[in-house]
Amino acid sequence: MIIRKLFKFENAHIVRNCTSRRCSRSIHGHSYKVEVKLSSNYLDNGEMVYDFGLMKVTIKDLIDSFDHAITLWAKDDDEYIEYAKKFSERWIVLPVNPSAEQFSRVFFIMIDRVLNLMEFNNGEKEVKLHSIVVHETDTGYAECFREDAYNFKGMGEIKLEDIVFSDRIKEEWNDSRLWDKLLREEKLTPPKEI
Ligand SMILES: Nc1nc2c(c(=O)[nH]1)N=C([C@H](O)[C@H](O)COP(=O)(O)OP(=O)(O)OP(=O)(O)O)CN2
Repeated sequence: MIIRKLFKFENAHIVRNCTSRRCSRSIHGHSYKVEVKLSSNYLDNGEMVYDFGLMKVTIKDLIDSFDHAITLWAKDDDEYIEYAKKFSERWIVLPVNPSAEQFSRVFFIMIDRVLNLMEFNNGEKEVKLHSIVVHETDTGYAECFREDAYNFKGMGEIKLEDIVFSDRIKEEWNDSRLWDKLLREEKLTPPKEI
């Protein structure tokens, strides 16, 4: 069975080297919608694949990092990156161009790590990340499956170590050590009740 939870965020970016001129040469924003789809053949003590409420803790914090923020590509012009960081306290640097496709891969890799480290304390079993859908506009989306997320040869490698969040973003997380924990692969403990 697949369950799906929808998250939303507002974000600014430029996607370099694409054919659409407005997209590649002007800073612009989107009201993104992100669908996180989880799968399992089992149900927990509440007869759910995974409580939607639990998805509103760590997974939500990570996606919400991108809200009212600017997303920068590490290979963009240094001057542009420095100015964006100077004038926006909420910024993220990615090792890949911030297209809908790469956003969906970035979210897949981050949320996959969260699920791999999360303790399941309410009888959840074999909860897996099925796919991530990133709607950039009302009319266009990208959907990332496991084979896309880890398709380093065809689509570029995304290492969590190469994703950088500004201090202000990290300060707003429920757990300010969240990123360290993901990088060091420390166990994550869910709240007993939400
Ligand atoms: N495959 C992709 N194509 C485009 C992406 C992308 O991430 N993946 N991104 C863009 C731009 O960011 C652009 O802002 C969105 O383009 P578009 O869908 O053309 O946006 P519109 O709102 O103008 O769409 P309408 O359907 O005409 O309203 C470009 N391409």
